[in-house]
Amino acid sequence: MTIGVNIHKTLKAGPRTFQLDAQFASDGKRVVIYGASGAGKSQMLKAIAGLSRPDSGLIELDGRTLFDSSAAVDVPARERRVGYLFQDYALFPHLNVRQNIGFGLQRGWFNPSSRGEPEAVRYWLEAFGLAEVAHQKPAELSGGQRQRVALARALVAEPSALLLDEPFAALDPALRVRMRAELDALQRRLDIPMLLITHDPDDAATFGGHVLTMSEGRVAGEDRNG
Ligand SMILES: Nc1ncnc2c1ncn2[C@@H]1O[C@H](COP(=O)(O)OP(=O)(O)OP(=O)(O)O)[C@@H](O)[C@H]1O
Repeated sequence: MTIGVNIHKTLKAGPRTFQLDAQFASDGKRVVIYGASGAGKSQMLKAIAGLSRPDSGLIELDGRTLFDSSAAVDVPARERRVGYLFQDYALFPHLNVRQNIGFGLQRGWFNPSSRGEPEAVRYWLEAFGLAEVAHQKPAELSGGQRQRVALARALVAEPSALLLDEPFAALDPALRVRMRAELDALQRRLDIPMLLITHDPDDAATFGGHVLTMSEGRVAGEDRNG
């Protein structure tokens, strides 16, 4: 993955102003953006995904310009071909596992049928060991299963990169260790570039790759460890 980001956005909430001035470039397969809560990591990730619009700047991914304010380019989120794993996984509570994964195919805003399973959905159910719970709803799953469903939903559309917002924050410590290892293995197996944001130094240490440090809306440092 080659990614280049240079974006600016002013966020106002009442008397408070937050200034995002994020600039970095990477050609890593594993990029970790590490920083304290409130540093601006989620805002930057949302801008890359197309879920939030910078005031100005440039975002390039694998030679494609996703956003360029000077040329009025703003590729819609669904055309950016990036998967996004939300901090709380954002699964649909009324849909079962199979339907939640099927939703990632995004063939319009519809309720995926519980019958007639697309091949890609079957593949990810098997790959993540979810076939047995395919009929269960998110509230009836363990934390690790919920995370796997969210990962499957992000991967089913065959994105060219996966963006992960604090993927382990919702897990208890033991499960966190296991799911870190799972994500590590998944990245090696699929060879899909991943950009992960976290405030947990252990995530940065174990997931490795190109680690960028973010502070007060800016990328303040970087380290390559693998
Ligand atoms: N819609 C908004 N309007 C105004 N300010 C906002 C808005 N969303 C976020 N902010 C502010 O922008 C700053 C950066 O928020 P962001 O969610 O990017 O932080 P973060 O580094 O991802 O933190 P965390 O690790 O807690 O998720 C925070 O100070 C936050 O209060």
